Amino acid sequence: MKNIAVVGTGYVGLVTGVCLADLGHHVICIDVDEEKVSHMRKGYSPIYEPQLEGLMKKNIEEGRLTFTTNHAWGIPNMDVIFLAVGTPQQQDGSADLTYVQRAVNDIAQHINRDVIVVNKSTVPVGTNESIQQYFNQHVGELGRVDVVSNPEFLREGSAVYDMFHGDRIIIGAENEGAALLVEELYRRLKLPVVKTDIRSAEMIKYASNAFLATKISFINEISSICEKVGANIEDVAYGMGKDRRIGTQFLQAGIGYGGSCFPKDTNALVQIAGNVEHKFDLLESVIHVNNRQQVLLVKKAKERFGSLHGKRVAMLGLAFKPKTDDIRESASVVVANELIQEGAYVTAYDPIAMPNASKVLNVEFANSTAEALQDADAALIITEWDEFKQLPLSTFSEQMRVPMVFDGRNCYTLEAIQESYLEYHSIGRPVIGEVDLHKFEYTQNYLSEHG
Ligand SMILES: NC(=O)C1=CN([C@@H]2O[C@H](COP(=O)(O)OP(=O)(O)OC[C@H]3O[C@@H](n4cnc5c(N)ncnc54)[C@H](O)[C@@H]3O)[C@@H](O)[C@H]2O)C=CC1
Ligand SMILES: O=C(O)[C@H]1O[C@H](OP(=O)(O)OP(=O)(O)OC[C@H]2O[C@@H](n3ccc(=O)[nH]c3=O)[C@H](O)[C@@H]2O)[C@H](O)[C@@H](O)[C@@H]1O
Repeated sequence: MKNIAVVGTGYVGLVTGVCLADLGHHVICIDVDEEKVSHMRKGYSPIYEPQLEGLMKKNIEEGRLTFTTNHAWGIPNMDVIFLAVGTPQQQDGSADLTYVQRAVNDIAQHINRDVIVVNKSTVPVGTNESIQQYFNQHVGELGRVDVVSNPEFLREGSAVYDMFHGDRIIIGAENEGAALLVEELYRRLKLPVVKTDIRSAEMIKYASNAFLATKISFINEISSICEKVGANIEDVAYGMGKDRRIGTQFLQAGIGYGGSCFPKDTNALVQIAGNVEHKFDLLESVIHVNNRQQVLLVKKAKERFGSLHGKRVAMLGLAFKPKTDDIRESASVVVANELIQEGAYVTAYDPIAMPNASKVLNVEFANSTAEALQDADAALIITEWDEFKQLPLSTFSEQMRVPMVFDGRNCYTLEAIQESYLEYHSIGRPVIGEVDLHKFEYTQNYLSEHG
């Protein structure tokens, strides 16, 4: 069993640290955020992630997992140091390596023996070689550092499951001994290991995310055509996915991909390609299609009502996908801002993402789905939470002024909708149950004139 430090305790760092501790290693998680660290020391997870807190508490109690803000305490005498800091997007789309550079500098200052530095952050091709050079120049006689690229493929919302049941572990290394040692760390997971050179490992990460994003934009394009030719995207995706060469996953048409990774990593790969004078036309289109898809519901609502000025709109779901409170690059942010610009009054509800959303969205927040729907002229479904999928459809017709639903996640079967009193617009499927808007306008005018 090894002594391991994890530098950067966000999604990836925390889940990696907890997983490695659970595999029996001794893990010190280091983060510069003092509040976060004091929270984690008590066994509380700073992120909403199924199973994570239980595993954290267990490994803290069993003495294999500790947290610190102090690199000088956490780095010396380690066998392996994992690097898992953020690589956000810069204005021009490229990856911002500021956090990586700072963390590498922090690590270099405290190394006192031979050590393997394993980078889990998603970084442009060539970055890990630069990190290796930095260590070679700055660590000196105190120890030899071998940098290994070990990109991460976990998904938010199922991060713990993915860590233990991933499809593969990618290990990119120049030094075969270092690659073997990293493989050994994960041995008890019994997952397939792909060993390669550092540059290929870095590229595998970007190419994987870009390919998944491409699948999503592709199916979203097909869904738009389905709407026009009268086909049903659910059946089309199912039929396509049955071909094992295509596969069923990531063919869920919807409001576009969001989150902290697909948007930034697709943009970064366009930049990486551009830097070697390759114009990545396909990926640029994927990004363009996704931007268009994120505003599709607002466009449909606007077309249906003529104008959204003064309309009360309920937004159901703010997280970029269910089972997370993360709203980074979520379609909800784009949708809310578009609605406000159109002059609509927006009330939003999300089972867990409202605290994060309230920091960036200037909308009203409701305490429940029913409260958000009250007297609404339209409901826009942004995230496919089970809570919305299991909602009796009568809730919409009972609470809303106009029972008009624009579902960006195809939460309901058309059969169920046919039995309801809703006008229902979804993605890549026919519109069901058109209501007479004049009737509702008349009632509203009558009520406002007669109290
Ligand atoms: N979020 C995800 O689901 C996945 C993220 N990735 C990649 O992993 C990397 C990390 O992503 P997240 O975990 O989402 O990042 P994050 O932004 O949630 O967390 C990064 C953490 O690093 C800490 N930090 C920054 N500089 C530090 C330093 N010098 N020393 C110690 N701590 C420091 C920050 O305080 C923060 O807590 C990124 O490159 C991302 O693209 C890869 C796969 C999945
Ligand atoms: O590099 C990363 O950070 C991670 O990015 C994604 O994980 P994540 O962003 O957590 O979530 P996904 O489940 O991939 O969903 C991303 C977005 O695509 C959307 N999506 C996904 C699948 C689908 O069929 N349709 C669709 O619209 C989701 O709603 C969500 O907005 C990848 O799936 C992970 O393998 C990767 O490690």
